[in-house]
Amino acid sequence: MISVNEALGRVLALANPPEGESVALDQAAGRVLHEAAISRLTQPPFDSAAMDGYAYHHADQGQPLRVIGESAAGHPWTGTPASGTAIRIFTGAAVPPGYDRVEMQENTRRDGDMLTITEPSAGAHIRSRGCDFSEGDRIEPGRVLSAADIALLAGMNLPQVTVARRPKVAVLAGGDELIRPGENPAAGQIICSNDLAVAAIARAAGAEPEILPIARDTEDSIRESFDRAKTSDLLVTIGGASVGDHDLIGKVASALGMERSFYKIAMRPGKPLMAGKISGMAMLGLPGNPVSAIVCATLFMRPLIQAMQGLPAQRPIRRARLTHPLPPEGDREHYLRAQLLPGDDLPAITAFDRQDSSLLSVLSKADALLIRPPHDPARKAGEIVEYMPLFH
Ligand SMILES: Nc1nc2c(c(=O)[nH]1)N[C@H]1C(S)=C(S)[C@@H](COP(=O)(O)OP(=O)(O)OC[C@H]3O[C@@H](n4cnc5c(N)ncnc54)[C@H](O)[C@@H]3O)O[C@H]1N2
Ligand code: MOO
Repeated sequence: MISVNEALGRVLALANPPEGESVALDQAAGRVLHEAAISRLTQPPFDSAAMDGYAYHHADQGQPLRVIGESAAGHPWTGTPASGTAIRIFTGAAVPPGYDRVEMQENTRRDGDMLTITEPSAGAHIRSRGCDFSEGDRIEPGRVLSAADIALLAGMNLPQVTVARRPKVAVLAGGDELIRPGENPAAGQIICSNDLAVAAIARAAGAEPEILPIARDTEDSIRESFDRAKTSDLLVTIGGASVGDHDLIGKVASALGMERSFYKIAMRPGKPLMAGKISGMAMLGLPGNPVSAIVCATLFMRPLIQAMQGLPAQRPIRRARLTHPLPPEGDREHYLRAQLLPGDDLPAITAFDRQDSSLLSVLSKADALLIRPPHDPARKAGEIVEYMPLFH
C-alpha cells in the first residue's frame, strides 16, 4: 500500500494538459484563466475627479474664483483654463490639464459665477490617469476568476477571455442493490447516493459531471458503462473496488487495457482506491462505502480536476487543538470526521465518536477531516493536530 501523498502525486500525474476555450465575461466567473489577459486600456483613461465640486489650480487658493464651465462624467469640458478660474465638476469627470485640485462642494460657497473655497481639503481629490491599471498590464493564467477579476477584465475592455475547458467527468455508481432516490426499495435494496455527492464535488471543482446509469454487478454491464464514458476526460467509478466476488471494477478495467497507477492506499477510509488511465482517459476507482467515496473524491478527484484546468496543486491543511484525547493509530493515515469550534489561539477540533465509513449522517455534520498520520501515538486533549476543511 502506498501513502496518501504518494497516491496524490500519482493521481495528479494522470491529468492531461488543459485546453483553452473562449467565453464571454458573464460566463467566466469561477473558471480558470488559461491564457494571460492583456489590458487594451489604461484606467482611468484621464485624470478624473474623485468628488463632486470644483476643479481649480492650487496656486489660486485663497482668492475668489470665476466659474467658467462644467465637466461631467461622459461630458468633458473643452474650454481653456485660465488663472483665477474654476469649473464645476462631478465625480468621474475628466479634470482638464491646467487644474490640479478638486474641492468638494461642501467646502465651497457659490455666489453667481463667483466661488470661494471656504475650507481647502488637504488632498487633491484627483485620480490620476492610469492609477488603476495601464494598457498592456497582464492577469496571469492559472487562477480561478473571481467577481473582482471579472470587473477588472471588463475594465480592461476584454469582452471575452480564454479559460480552461471544463473537464468532462463521468460518474459511475455500480451495485445490484442500488436504486434511484424516489424509487421504492425492494428487499435488499438501498438508495444510490454516492454518485450525486461525487458529481457535486466534481462540479464545485470546475468539472462538467455526467452521472451515468447505475451499473449492475456483471462484467457486461460495467463494460457497457465504461464504453459510455470513453469521450470523458475522467471516469470516476464508485464501489466494486474491494475483494468480494461481485467487486468487478478492477477486473473490467484491466480487461479494457487500464494502465494501473496504483491500487490500495494506506488510508482510512479509502483503502481500496484505484487509479490509472484507459485509452488516454484518467480513471479513479473509489470505494463504495459512502464516506470512503466522498473522502476520496475530496482528497484525490478534486485536485485532479483542478490540475486538469491548470491550477496548482494545493492541500488545504490547517491546525487545530484537540478537545479530547485520541488513541494511537494503526498503519493507515486516518481521516476522522470532526467538528470545529472557535478556540483561543487555534480552532478547537472534536472528532465524532462514530467513525464507520457508512455513516452519511455523521459526515453531513462534519466540517473537517482530522488527519492522523500512520502510527501516530496517543494524543492528549489540548495537543495540536492537522485537519482539512470540508466542503467549503
Ligand atoms: N474482505 C474484505 N472486505 C472488505 C475490505 C477488505 O479489505 N477486505 N475492505 C472494506 C473497505 S475498507 C471498503 S471501503 C469496502 C469497499 O468496497 P467496494 O468498493 O467494493 O464497495 P461495495 O462493496 O460496492 O460497497 C460498499 C458499501 O457501500 C454501499 N454503496 C456502494 N455504492 C453506493 C452508492 N452509489 N450509494 C450508496 N451506497 C453505496 C454498498 O451498498 C455497500 O454497503 O469494502 C470493505 N470490505
Ligand atoms: O477504506 Mo474503507 O473506506 O475504510 O471503509
